[in-house]
Amino acid sequence: MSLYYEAAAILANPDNIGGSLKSRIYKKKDLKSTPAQIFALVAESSKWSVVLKPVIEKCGLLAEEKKLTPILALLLSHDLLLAKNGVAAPANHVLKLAITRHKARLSAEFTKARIQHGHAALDAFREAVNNGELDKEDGAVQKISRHPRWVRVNTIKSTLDQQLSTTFKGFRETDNLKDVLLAAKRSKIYYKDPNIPNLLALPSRIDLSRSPAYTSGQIIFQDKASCFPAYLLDPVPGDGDVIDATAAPGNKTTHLAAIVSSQLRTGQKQKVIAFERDKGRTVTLQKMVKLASANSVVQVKGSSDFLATTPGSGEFANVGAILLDPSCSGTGIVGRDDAIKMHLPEVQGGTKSSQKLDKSKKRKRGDEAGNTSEATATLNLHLDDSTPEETPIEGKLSERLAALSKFQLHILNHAMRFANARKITYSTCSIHFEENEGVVFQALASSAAKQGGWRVLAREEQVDGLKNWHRRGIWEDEKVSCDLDEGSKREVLNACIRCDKDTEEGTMGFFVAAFVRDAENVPAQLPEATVDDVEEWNGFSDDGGGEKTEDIDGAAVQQPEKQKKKKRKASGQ
Ligand SMILES: C[S@@+](CC[C@H](N)C(=O)[O-])C[C@H]1O[C@@H](n2cnc3c(N)ncnc32)[C@H](O)[C@@H]1O
Repeated sequence: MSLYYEAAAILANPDNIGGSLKSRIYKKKDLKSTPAQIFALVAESSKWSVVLKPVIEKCGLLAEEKKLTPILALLLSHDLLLAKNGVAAPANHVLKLAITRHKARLSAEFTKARIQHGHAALDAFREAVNNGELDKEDGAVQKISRHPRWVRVNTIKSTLDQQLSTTFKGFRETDNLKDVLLAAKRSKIYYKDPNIPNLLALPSRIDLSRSPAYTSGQIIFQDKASCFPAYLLDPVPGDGDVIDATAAPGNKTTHLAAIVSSQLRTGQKQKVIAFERDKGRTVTLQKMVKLASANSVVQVKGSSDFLATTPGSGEFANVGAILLDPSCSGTGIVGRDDAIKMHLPEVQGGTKSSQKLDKSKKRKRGDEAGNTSEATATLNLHLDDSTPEETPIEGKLSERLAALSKFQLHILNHAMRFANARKITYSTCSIHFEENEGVVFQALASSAAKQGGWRVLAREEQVDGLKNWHRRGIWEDEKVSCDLDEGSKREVLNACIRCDKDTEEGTMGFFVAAFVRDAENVPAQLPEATVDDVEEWNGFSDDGGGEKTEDIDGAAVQQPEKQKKKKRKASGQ
């Protein structure tokens, strides 16, 4: 099969295989062309499709060449008009013959299009297309993007200045995030985040996934909000070791590692112990730690349940700080704005590009893709996969929230029992009070917090970048009981940090709060898990609650509550 047939078959996706374009290409066995070749052809043709679609339609290519489907016509026209080496097929190949027959008309229409777009030379036209400037003209569909591409410079491997003078050389700095949100989606502009050090915002569709900085782990794609927990935890060498209790895919682990590494002096030792219960996600975590060159600081405890640890054990005697970012409803997660559109040509005055694609060798026109929008004849292509920080959990919302918040409180209480811990951050990518402030208030009222001397880290005590962040906790009546007076309640809410999705701040929906205890409040003896605390959480049940137990809390879920209580007593938790 030629490059073009292979690329067209992947795009048509007749078997409706999920995942990004890249993963579909790289997972496909028995390809004759290299995945890189196919990916480049599709990505480039998509970028140009806004220009090529009308060019192809004006030439009547599809009406005359029955062998060409809209996708084939687009891919071939792209290579004929724009690829350095032209169409990659032998001179007598049926596809090459079909497209070269129309070379003169296609070239003439293409030149007209270039001039209409106001470019005297092909290089300038190329630059405009690469910057996504034509998408903006395309029916004025360009809305303000709400989600920039957030890029954290991994300071273990690079510095912000190094990145600005290499990866982002030629990019223009703006001091207004709005300029990035309004910019053409691939234009070269960046904004240095004022809250989180070493964080940049770029236009949402900037393609950095093949840049050396990304592939070598010098930069990491991480939403701004997701950078809050490690920064708020603010681990310093005097804190001792840091636990990341629920770590995969490892964005916050590698961020913690970067902060820890930046402060360590020769001879000092401080490690980040990263727990991840899920086997598959452990592999991702290990890869991410390795790519970020964080191995010397991070110890991965893969396929390990944080809840199964014994907080008083000698192994954790040096743990002074814990980052807890447990499973949640994922309701703050936002879809990325980085899908690229492939505009497909239509047969002029004839069939729409929505007939069936014949799976046999004889190609008919067609519904070349399950994800073709008929009205606009476009394919939406998500170029890249990245492992999501959270897998949204399905089921009835109120039941999910009840089960999740019990689990979250339980795991937070567990963290509070670590003998020498002095700082904890608790975060979720949920927008719901129940999983956020609700858990914080219940945790403060728990015996683990009371006996352990835990309190919230007040806003004035927070690191500068977050002290200045204006979105704070919210209160929802009748969701949890609170015996605090109004002033104390306000203080707790003011200590809670929120990010809202779909705002001009460009973040996902997120929540984080920090708990601290002062040295004099650390009890000499470990507080035991009391019946009250244990009864807060009964595990997730398969019956009726609708929770997918394996998604949330694996093995512990199936234990009868009595058994669990006994087990915890025995392990001193
Ligand atoms: C929200 S994700 C963490 C995202 C991660 N902090 C990041 O920023 O890349 C929660 C993770 O916790 C894991 N997890 C849930 N319960 C756990 C437990 N009891 N012990 C260890 N890991 C757990 C889940 O498998 C999931 O990978």
